[in-house]
Amino acid sequence: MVNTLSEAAASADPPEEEGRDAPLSIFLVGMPGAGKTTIGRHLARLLSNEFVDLDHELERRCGVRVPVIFDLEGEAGFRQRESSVLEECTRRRGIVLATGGGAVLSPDNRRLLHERGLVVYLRARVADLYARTRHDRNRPLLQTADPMAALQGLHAVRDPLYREVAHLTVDTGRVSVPHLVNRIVPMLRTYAREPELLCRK
Ligand SMILES: Nc1ncnc2c1ncn2[C@@H]1O[C@H](COP(=O)(O)OP(=O)(O)O)[C@@H](O)[C@H]1O
Ligand SMILES: O=C(O)C1=C[C@@H](OP(=O)(O)O)[C@@H](O)[C@H](O)C1
Ligand SMILES: [Mg+2]
Repeated sequence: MVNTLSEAAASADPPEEEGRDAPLSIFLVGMPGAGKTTIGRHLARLLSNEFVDLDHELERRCGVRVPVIFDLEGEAGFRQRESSVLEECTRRRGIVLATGGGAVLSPDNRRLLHERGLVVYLRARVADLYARTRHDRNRPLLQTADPMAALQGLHAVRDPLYREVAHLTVDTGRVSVPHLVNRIVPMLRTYAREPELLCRK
Protein backbone atom coordinates (compact mmCIF):
# COMPACT_ATOMS: atom_id res chain seq x y z
CA MET A 1 0.00 0.00 0.00
CA VAL A 2 1.10 3.54 -0.62
CA ASN A 3 1.70 5.70 2.44
CA THR A 4 1.00 9.26 1.38
CA LEU A 5 -1.53 11.10 -0.69
CA SER A 6 1.07 12.07 -3.27
CA GLU A 7 1.94 8.41 -3.69
CA ALA A 8 -1.76 7.70 -3.93
CA ALA A 9 -2.10 10.31 -6.64
CA ALA A 10 0.84 8.86 -8.51
CA SER A 11 -0.35 5.28 -8.27
CA ALA A 12 -4.04 5.85 -8.97
CA ASP A 13 -5.40 4.57 -12.26
CA PRO A 14 -6.52 7.77 -13.99
CA PRO A 15 -10.07 7.55 -15.30
CA GLU A 16 -10.17 7.68 -19.06
CA GLU A 17 -11.81 11.09 -19.20
CA GLU A 18 -9.51 12.76 -16.65
CA GLY A 19 -5.76 13.17 -16.33
CA ARG A 20 -3.54 12.68 -13.30
CA ASP A 21 -3.82 16.37 -12.37
CA ALA A 22 -7.57 16.14 -11.68
CA PRO A 23 -8.42 16.73 -8.00
CA LEU A 24 -8.32 13.71 -5.73
CA SER A 25 -11.48 12.33 -4.23
CA ILE A 26 -12.22 11.96 -0.53
CA PHE A 27 -13.48 8.57 0.60
CA LEU A 28 -15.19 8.31 3.99
CA VAL A 29 -15.05 4.98 5.83
CA GLY A 30 -16.27 3.88 9.25
CA MET A 31 -18.89 1.94 11.14
CA PRO A 32 -22.63 2.24 10.51
CA GLY A 33 -23.70 5.39 12.35
CA ALA A 34 -20.23 6.97 12.17
CA GLY A 35 -21.74 9.79 10.10
CA LYS A 36 -20.28 9.02 6.66
CA THR A 37 -23.46 9.93 4.76
CA THR A 38 -24.27 13.02 6.85
CA ILE A 39 -20.73 14.40 7.10
CA GLY A 40 -20.00 13.51 3.48
CA ARG A 41 -22.94 15.57 2.26
CA HIS A 42 -21.89 18.62 4.36
CA LEU A 43 -18.23 18.25 3.44
CA ALA A 44 -19.00 18.08 -0.27
CA ARG A 45 -21.15 21.20 -0.03
CA LEU A 46 -18.40 23.11 1.75
CA LEU A 47 -15.76 21.99 -0.75
CA SER A 48 -18.12 22.52 -3.71
CA ASN A 49 -17.52 18.89 -4.67
CA GLU A 50 -20.06 16.37 -5.85
CA PHE A 51 -21.34 14.05 -3.12
CA VAL A 52 -21.86 10.36 -3.83
CA ASP A 53 -23.19 7.84 -1.31
CA LEU A 54 -22.30 4.29 -2.28
CA ASP A 55 -25.50 2.82 -0.82
CA HIS A 56 -27.68 5.41 -2.56
CA GLU A 57 -25.86 4.78 -5.84
CA LEU A 58 -26.45 1.03 -5.42
CA GLU A 59 -30.12 1.63 -4.60
CA ARG A 60 -30.53 3.91 -7.61
CA ARG A 61 -29.08 1.25 -9.91
CA CYS A 62 -31.05 -1.65 -8.41
CA GLY A 63 -34.28 0.29 -7.95
CA VAL A 64 -34.74 -1.08 -4.42
CA ARG A 65 -33.53 -0.19 -0.90
CA VAL A 66 -30.55 -1.90 0.72
CA PRO A 67 -32.66 -4.14 3.02
CA VAL A 68 -34.45 -5.53 -0.05
CA ILE A 69 -31.11 -6.43 -1.66
CA PHE A 70 -30.14 -8.25 1.55
CA ASP A 71 -33.51 -10.06 1.56
CA LEU A 72 -33.29 -11.13 -2.08
CA GLU A 73 -29.58 -11.86 -2.49
CA GLY A 74 -28.19 -12.12 1.04
CA GLU A 75 -25.14 -10.28 2.33
CA ALA A 76 -22.92 -12.02 -0.25
CA GLY A 77 -25.03 -10.66 -3.12
CA PHE A 78 -25.02 -7.19 -1.61
CA ARG A 79 -21.20 -7.27 -1.23
CA GLN A 80 -20.74 -8.22 -4.89
CA ARG A 81 -22.88 -5.32 -6.03
CA GLU A 82 -21.19 -2.99 -3.53
CA SER A 83 -17.72 -3.92 -4.83
CA SER A 84 -18.76 -3.38 -8.42
CA VAL A 85 -20.19 0.11 -7.73
CA LEU A 86 -17.17 0.96 -5.57
CA GLU A 87 -14.81 0.06 -8.39
CA GLU A 88 -16.64 2.52 -10.66
CA CYS A 89 -17.12 5.33 -8.13
CA THR A 90 -13.50 5.31 -6.93
CA ARG A 91 -12.40 6.02 -10.51
CA ARG A 92 -14.06 9.41 -10.30
CA ARG A 93 -11.97 12.43 -9.29
CA GLY A 94 -13.00 15.39 -7.18
CA ILE A 95 -15.92 13.76 -5.39
CA VAL A 96 -16.72 13.10 -1.74
CA LEU A 97 -17.75 9.44 -1.49
CA ALA A 98 -19.49 8.02 1.59
CA THR A 99 -18.93 4.27 1.58
CA GLY A 100 -21.09 1.71 3.40
CA GLY A 101 -19.69 0.46 6.71
CA GLY A 102 -18.81 -2.97 5.30
CA ALA A 103 -17.12 -1.80 2.10
CA VAL A 104 -13.69 -2.28 3.69
CA LEU A 105 -14.22 -6.02 4.24
CA SER A 106 -12.90 -6.83 0.78
CA PRO A 107 -9.11 -6.52 0.36
CA ASP A 108 -9.65 -5.39 -3.26
CA ASN A 109 -11.98 -2.61 -2.11
CA ARG A 110 -9.44 -1.50 0.51
CA ARG A 111 -6.71 -1.35 -2.11
CA LEU A 112 -8.85 0.68 -4.52
CA LEU A 113 -9.91 3.12 -1.82
CA HIS A 114 -6.38 3.64 -0.53
CA GLU A 115 -4.78 3.97 -3.94
CA ARG A 116 -7.38 6.11 -5.65
CA GLY A 117 -8.14 8.81 -3.10
CA LEU A 118 -7.76 10.26 0.36
CA VAL A 119 -9.41 7.92 2.86
CA VAL A 120 -10.82 9.43 6.06
CA TYR A 121 -11.82 7.08 8.90
CA LEU A 122 -14.68 8.54 10.93
CA ARG A 123 -14.17 6.85 14.28
CA ALA A 124 -16.87 6.57 16.93
CA ARG A 125 -17.49 4.70 20.18
CA VAL A 126 -19.89 1.77 19.98
CA ALA A 127 -22.23 3.48 22.48
CA ASP A 128 -22.49 6.51 20.17
CA LEU A 129 -23.02 4.28 17.12
CA TYR A 130 -25.81 2.51 18.95
CA ALA A 131 -27.49 5.79 19.96
CA ARG A 132 -27.34 7.04 16.37
CA THR A 133 -28.66 3.88 14.69
CA ARG A 134 -31.09 2.33 17.18
CA HIS A 135 -34.27 3.70 15.56
CA ASP A 136 -33.19 3.12 11.97
CA ARG A 137 -34.60 0.02 10.25
CA ASN A 138 -32.50 0.36 7.08
CA ARG A 139 -29.36 -1.38 8.34
CA PRO A 140 -30.07 -5.11 7.99
CA LEU A 141 -27.02 -6.19 10.01
CA LEU A 142 -28.32 -4.28 13.04
CA GLN A 143 -31.87 -5.73 12.97
CA THR A 144 -31.11 -8.26 15.69
CA ALA A 145 -32.34 -8.84 19.25
CA ASP A 146 -29.14 -7.21 20.54
CA PRO A 147 -27.93 -4.49 18.15
CA MET A 148 -25.35 -3.27 20.67
CA ALA A 149 -23.69 -6.72 20.60
CA ALA A 150 -23.92 -6.71 16.80
CA LEU A 151 -22.15 -3.34 16.67
CA GLN A 152 -19.48 -4.57 19.08
CA GLY A 153 -18.86 -7.63 16.90
CA LEU A 154 -18.66 -5.56 13.71
CA HIS A 155 -16.37 -3.02 15.38
CA ALA A 156 -13.96 -5.73 16.58
CA VAL A 157 -13.56 -7.08 13.06
CA ARG A 158 -13.56 -3.79 11.19
CA ASP A 159 -11.68 -1.27 13.29
CA PRO A 160 -8.30 -2.74 12.18
CA LEU A 161 -9.46 -2.62 8.55
CA TYR A 162 -10.55 1.04 8.78
CA ARG A 163 -7.18 1.87 10.32
CA GLU A 164 -5.37 -0.03 7.61
CA VAL A 165 -7.14 1.70 4.74
CA ALA A 166 -7.23 5.26 6.16
CA HIS A 167 -4.86 8.12 5.46
CA LEU A 168 -6.51 10.20 8.20
CA THR A 169 -8.63 9.41 11.26
CA VAL A 170 -11.18 11.75 12.80
CA ASP A 171 -12.89 11.13 16.16
CA THR A 172 -16.59 11.96 15.93
CA GLY A 173 -17.65 11.44 19.55
CA ARG A 174 -19.80 14.23 21.04
CA VAL A 175 -18.88 16.64 18.26
CA SER A 176 -21.63 18.10 16.08
CA VAL A 177 -21.59 17.50 12.34
CA PRO A 178 -20.86 21.16 11.42
CA HIS A 179 -17.98 21.24 13.91
CA LEU A 180 -16.59 17.99 12.52
CA VAL A 181 -16.72 19.29 8.98
CA ASN A 182 -14.95 22.47 10.05
CA ARG A 183 -12.31 20.30 11.68
CA ILE A 184 -11.86 18.01 8.68
CA VAL A 185 -11.45 20.69 6.00
CA PRO A 186 -8.17 22.16 7.35
CA MET A 187 -6.82 18.62 7.81
CA LEU A 188 -7.52 17.93 4.15
CA ARG A 189 -5.94 21.23 3.10
CA THR A 190 -2.81 20.58 5.17
CA TYR A 191 -2.64 17.09 3.81
CA ALA A 192 -2.93 18.32 0.24
CA ARG A 193 -0.11 20.83 0.85
CA GLU A 194 2.22 18.57 2.81
CA PRO A 195 1.03 15.02 2.33
CA GLU A 196 4.08 13.43 3.91
CA LEU A 197 3.37 15.20 7.23
CA LEU A 198 -0.11 13.89 7.68
CA CYS A 199 0.13 10.21 7.02
CA ARG A 200 -1.72 9.43 10.24
CA LYS A 201 -3.57 6.26 11.09
N1 LIG B 1 -21.25 13.61 14.94
C1 LIG B 1 -22.53 13.29 15.07
N2 LIG B 1 -23.20 13.63 16.19
C2 LIG B 1 -24.51 13.32 16.35
N3 LIG B 1 -25.25 12.65 15.43
C3 LIG B 1 -24.64 12.28 14.30
C4 LIG B 1 -23.27 12.56 14.07
N4 LIG B 1 -22.93 12.05 12.86
C5 LIG B 1 -24.04 11.46 12.37
N5 LIG B 1 -25.07 11.63 13.23
C6 LIG B 1 -26.45 11.09 13.06
O1 LIG B 1 -26.33 9.68 13.12
C7 LIG B 1 -27.22 9.07 12.19
C8 LIG B 1 -26.43 8.14 11.29
O2 LIG B 1 -25.58 8.95 10.45
P1 LIG B 1 -25.18 8.49 8.99
O3 LIG B 1 -24.60 9.67 8.33
O4 LIG B 1 -26.32 7.81 8.32
O5 LIG B 1 -24.03 7.42 9.31
P2 LIG B 1 -23.34 6.36 8.34
O6 LIG B 1 -23.58 6.79 6.95
O7 LIG B 1 -21.89 6.40 8.73
O8 LIG B 1 -23.98 5.05 8.70
C9 LIG B 1 -27.94 10.20 11.46
O9 LIG B 1 -29.19 10.39 12.06
C10 LIG B 1 -27.05 11.40 11.69
O10 LIG B 1 -27.77 12.62 11.72
O1 LIG C 1 -22.00 -2.03 7.94
C1 LIG C 1 -22.46 -2.60 6.94
O2 LIG C 1 -22.07 -3.72 6.56
C2 LIG C 1 -23.50 -1.89 6.16
C3 LIG C 1 -23.65 -0.53 6.33
C4 LIG C 1 -24.65 0.25 5.62
O3 LIG C 1 -24.15 1.57 5.34
P1 LIG C 1 -23.84 2.65 6.51
O4 LIG C 1 -22.47 2.36 7.04
O5 LIG C 1 -23.93 3.95 5.82
O6 LIG C 1 -24.89 2.46 7.56
C5 LIG C 1 -25.05 -0.44 4.32
O7 LIG C 1 -24.00 -0.40 3.39
C6 LIG C 1 -25.45 -1.86 4.57
O8 LIG C 1 -26.56 -1.87 5.44
C7 LIG C 1 -24.30 -2.68 5.17
MG1 LIG D 1 -24.38 5.85 5.21
